[in-house]
Amino acid sequence: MPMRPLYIIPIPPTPPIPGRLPEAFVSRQGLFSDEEMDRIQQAALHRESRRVVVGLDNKVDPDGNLSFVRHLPPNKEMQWAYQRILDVISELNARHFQFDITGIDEPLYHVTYEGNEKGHYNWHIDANAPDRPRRKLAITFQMSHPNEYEGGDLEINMTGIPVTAPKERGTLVMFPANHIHRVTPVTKGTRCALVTWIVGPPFK
Ligand SMILES: O=C(O)CCC(=O)C(=O)O
Ligand SMILES: [Fe+2]
Repeated sequence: MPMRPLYIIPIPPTPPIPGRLPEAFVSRQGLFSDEEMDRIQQAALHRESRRVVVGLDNKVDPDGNLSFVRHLPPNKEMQWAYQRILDVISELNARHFQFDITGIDEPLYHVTYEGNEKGHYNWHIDANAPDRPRRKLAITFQMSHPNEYEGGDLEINMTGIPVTAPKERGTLVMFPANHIHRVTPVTKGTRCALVTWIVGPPFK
């Protein structure tokens, strides 16, 4: 199989900001106005969707994951959104993690979990494929109003006690990609999120 080219959108560097490692995740609210959120959502919904595949064999596995994904490429229409998201990620990393990061190596994913099929993503870590750059930080950007769905909690289990990420529309949640996490089944309505990973050289 031909190897996908290394697709890196560089992240703007931010000097370290004194702070401490968060308990499980960090979050930032209000990155976009409601109108901007609608624009991002519409741009994503115009893209073709496919079932998410997971695991070492990259298959659809309804026990592990039941959701749809769409790419949101960094084209002219979406450059402004990418810019803002990457700026905030850079700042949050400088403040809370100070990991050595280079950027993202694939387009943002727009994910949809449907209540009528109990869409979910079981416990997992976000490992990279062996031939891809190391995933160091996982990002979820909440695209749905919490009153549009039930269930669909993003839970991160760093200490043995899972914590639930904030659900407000427009909240960016960031955590180390090797922390085990899941999305509990959506039992009503629809939950959408934008997902990406920040890559960088392996930890030393
Ligand atoms: O839907 C989410 O918020 C997280 C999805 C996720 O964990 C993943 O795609 O690896
Ligand atoms: Fe994940």
